Amino acid sequence: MYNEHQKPYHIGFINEVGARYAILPGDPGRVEKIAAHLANPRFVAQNREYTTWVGEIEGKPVYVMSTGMGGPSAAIGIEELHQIGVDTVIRIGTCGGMALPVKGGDLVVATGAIRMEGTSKEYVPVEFPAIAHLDVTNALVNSAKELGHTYHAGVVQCKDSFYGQHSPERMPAGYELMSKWDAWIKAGCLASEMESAAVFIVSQILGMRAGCVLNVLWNQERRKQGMDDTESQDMTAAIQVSVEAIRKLILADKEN
Ligand SMILES: O=P(O)(O)O[C@H]1O[C@H](CO)[C@@H](O)[C@H]1O
Ligand SMILES: O=c1cc[nH]c(=O)[nH]1
Repeated sequence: MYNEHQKPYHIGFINEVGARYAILPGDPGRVEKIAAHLANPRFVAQNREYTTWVGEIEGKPVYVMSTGMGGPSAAIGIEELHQIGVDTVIRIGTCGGMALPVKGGDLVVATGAIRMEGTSKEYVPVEFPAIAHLDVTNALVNSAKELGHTYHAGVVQCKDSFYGQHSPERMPAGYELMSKWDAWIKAGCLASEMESAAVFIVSQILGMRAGCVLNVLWNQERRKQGMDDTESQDMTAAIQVSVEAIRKLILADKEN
């Protein structure tokens, strides 16, 4: 779908620079800050929750575009990036720790996502797993290691209700939210957020490569158990890892 200027209806820009790569924060307020880590950063477009800047890594254009909160707007963003020729994306966001070793200020590289949200189910039945692309995941993990950041790689939980995660006892459906939450923890789920399942599934179906790195804000399970809980809203480590991962992918793509 296109707007009256023949640009993708929601993201509102065409790929004048021919970029293949995009870094995708949820929050529009983080876009310019991330773009500042690229060479020659410049504003591209702003429409609804989609704020876009572009810059260069290793001389190749890379978009930084916000996707808003939740699967629906993330899926639309991925679809329209695909329409304009982007084929590799990294979601960079925040999450709440679930596994006890996952502390505020650590990074989580999501290798897969529990599809407890609605958007991805409108693409493919829930038995199909939401998995990050291996090359992107390897680039993220290697970048986190090289940069010396504490990281955990594994499965995250994706849901539609932030307050269903934090106040499930308040919800008439809380009995189901709480028993599933316990199951995810027993199965080793690392953290909870809201977009990676849609990002992975839509990318998979469109033949794109997607990965995800998250800054852990806090861990409600540590609090429940009376353990200390460090809180951190500092995105610097996640930004560095996402930029370095794109650099590695660009260099590997040049070779192939
Ligand atoms: O920091 P972002 O990328 O928005 O990610 C997380 O934060 C929001 C909730 O506060 C949800 O979008 C969740 O996925
Ligand atoms: O606890 C959290 C933190 C960030 N995002 C979420 O969805 N949950």
